[in-house]
Amino acid sequence: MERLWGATDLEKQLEVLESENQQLKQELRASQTQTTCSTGHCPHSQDVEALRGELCRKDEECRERERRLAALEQQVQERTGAVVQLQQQLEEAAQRRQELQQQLEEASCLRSQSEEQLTSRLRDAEEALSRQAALTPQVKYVTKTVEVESAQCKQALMEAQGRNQALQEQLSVQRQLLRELEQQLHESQRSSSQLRQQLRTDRGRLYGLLSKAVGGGNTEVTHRLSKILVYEGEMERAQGQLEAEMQSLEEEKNRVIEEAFIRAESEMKAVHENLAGVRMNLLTLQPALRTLTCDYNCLKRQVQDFPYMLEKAITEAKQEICQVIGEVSSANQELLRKYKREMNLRKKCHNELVRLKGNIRVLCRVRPVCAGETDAADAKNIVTFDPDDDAVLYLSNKGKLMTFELDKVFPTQATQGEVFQEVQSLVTSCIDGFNVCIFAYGQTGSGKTYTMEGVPEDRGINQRALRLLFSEVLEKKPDWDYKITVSMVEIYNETLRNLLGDNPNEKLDIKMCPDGSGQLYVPGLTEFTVESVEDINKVFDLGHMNRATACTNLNEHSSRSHALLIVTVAGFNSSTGHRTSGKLNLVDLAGSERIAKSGAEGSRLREAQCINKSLSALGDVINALRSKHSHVPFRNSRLTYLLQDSLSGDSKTLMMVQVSPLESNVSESVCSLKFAQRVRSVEIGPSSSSRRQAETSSTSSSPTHDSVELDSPPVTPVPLPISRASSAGSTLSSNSKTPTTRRRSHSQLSTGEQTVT
Ligand SMILES: Nc1ncnc2c1ncn2[C@@H]1O[C@H](COP(=O)(O)OP(=O)(O)OP(=O)(O)O)[C@@H](O)[C@H]1O
Repeated sequence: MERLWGATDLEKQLEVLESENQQLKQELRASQTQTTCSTGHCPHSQDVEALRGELCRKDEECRERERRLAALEQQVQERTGAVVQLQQQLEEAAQRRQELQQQLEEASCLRSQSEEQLTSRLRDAEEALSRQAALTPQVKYVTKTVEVESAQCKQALMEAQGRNQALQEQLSVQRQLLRELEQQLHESQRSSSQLRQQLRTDRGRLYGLLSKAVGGGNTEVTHRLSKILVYEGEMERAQGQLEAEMQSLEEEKNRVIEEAFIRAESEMKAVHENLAGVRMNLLTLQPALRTLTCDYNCLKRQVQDFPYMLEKAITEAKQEICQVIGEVSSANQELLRKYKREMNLRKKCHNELVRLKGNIRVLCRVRPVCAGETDAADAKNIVTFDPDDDAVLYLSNKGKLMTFELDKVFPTQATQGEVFQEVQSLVTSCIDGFNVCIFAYGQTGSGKTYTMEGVPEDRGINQRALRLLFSEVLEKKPDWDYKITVSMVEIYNETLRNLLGDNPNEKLDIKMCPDGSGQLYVPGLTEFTVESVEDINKVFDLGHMNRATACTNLNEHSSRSHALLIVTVAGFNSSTGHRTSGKLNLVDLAGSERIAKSGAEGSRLREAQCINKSLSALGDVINALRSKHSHVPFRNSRLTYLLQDSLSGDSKTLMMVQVSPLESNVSESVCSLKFAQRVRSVEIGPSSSSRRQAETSSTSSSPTHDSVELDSPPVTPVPLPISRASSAGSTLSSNSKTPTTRRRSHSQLSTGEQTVT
């Protein structure tokens, strides 16, 4: 701008000079006119005329030069404008360069970003691909992503190349423009130097003229010419300054252009390097991309083939499974058939075993002499055993030795376990769906409760039977599902009481099932499902507690009542669909002593009558069953009525006859044993055992039996409860108090904590 202002000052000076020149010319014309008028007859008029002519020419030349100068000025102005334009273009070029630089930076930034993205995507894609090798369902998605991303990368590269191309084109246009400007500048410089040359020549001529004028003595002209020379000198100086300015501008321009060119070149170089880097990256990426594409195609093929292969594999697997299922199912059917056959066989065998042992089995257990009894006068032991035959018992009665043959005789030292061993086959029958009755029969204090319930430290049949049921049920568990329920009932004075109910005083009744099945049931009878020994103990505790709350003296009361533990075992075989239902009746009968001996009166007499009635009814029922009477008098007592379905049909019965070894109890022992022998000869059910019948007939002719007949006590003609019933009130042992006392002590032991309540 300073240079521009400088140019404007020169123009002003030029204008001033021109106006002064114009003034001088007017003054010259005026002086010429004066000279013409005043010097009409001057001797130097010819010289003056010549000078005038010369002056006119000079004026003309001067004007011509002025015109040239004006043209030069015009040219200078034009050049100045061109320089300004050049400067503007330079500025624009610098601006564009900046823009280009920015664009380049952006492009390089974009490139680096895209490179980073590409690298990270490539890494991700590689990881995804490696994962895809294991995870087939995602392969398609990842390969798709890789495809899309590689296309995006390509596109970004293309865009960067396009931008680079455009920048190069712009740069070449700028270069072309610069070349043209340079050319114009050179031309203007050439014309300017020509003009300068011409000016110098003119000046020389002018100096010549001036010296001539000085020589001629024309001071005015000399003065004016010298002025013109001064002006010209000034003009020349101004022009020199202008040229110097232009030169410096030119140099500046060249320098700027050079710098811009160098910068552009270095930037171009950087861009080229970047491009080369990008190309290199692309080149390095291409193999990876090819590998990826190859992997992708491979995976794609695998994925495409996968459904078909899967379907094929599934079909094959299905076929194999169907085949295996078919084989397994046929094998299973075969096994099931065999299993059913084996089960039936086992059941039949077991039943046969039980049947061979006898559907009614009579065992005898002799209790030991208790500690308190050894000192008594009549504490003599009258029972002896056959060491070679465990089915024989000898009883010394008034000097005579009576022999009793039963199914088995347990001596005094027999343990609870040994007793139960003889019983457990019946428990198993119950699981198979048979009804079983186990009775403990005998006079008061003979050990019935001990055998059935036992003592806490040595449990009796009741608890052992339930434990065995649990273990058996557990063994059969995979196929069979069993439900074991228990009820406890007491029959006292022909009244049925629910021992597990909320109200133990409530009397129960026995009724016919309304479904017409002919089955009996006890409405309101409480049943508990038991699954463990703890459950049994809880149920027994509750039963004992309820039994104790209903009476004033539990020991006496329990001696005069029948206690029944009814266990129902219902089974279901899920594989065969079989159902079984068996009932195990564990009965602790009331004392069987004869009323005649006790001499009881009042309520005691009624108790004894009720006991005898029910025991006689039991004898009558067994007798009727043995004799295969069309009518079996089950309804004659609550006991037989309640046990009707467990005594008839294919049921099993076990009578455990308890005997006291004491001499004082000998007559009751004889009665009990005779009753047992009669019961033993009875057969229950349709599948009558020939062996049993044969045994019965052989018993009647056997010497042992003869000995029984021979050794029968003279006082008691028929040892069945029926006969005892008929002779009720005639005899009841006066020493019945002794066993009662013993029973009390045992009950206290057996019931333990329950009796406390
Ligand atoms: N086998 C035995 N071993 C040891 N003690 C026994 C045996 N049998 C019975 N006793 C004992 O004899 C006594 C009387 O037995 P238990 O009370 O069982 O007789 P019971 O026949 O049930 O009498 P009740 O008719 O009065 O109920 C008890 O003290 C009992 O412990």
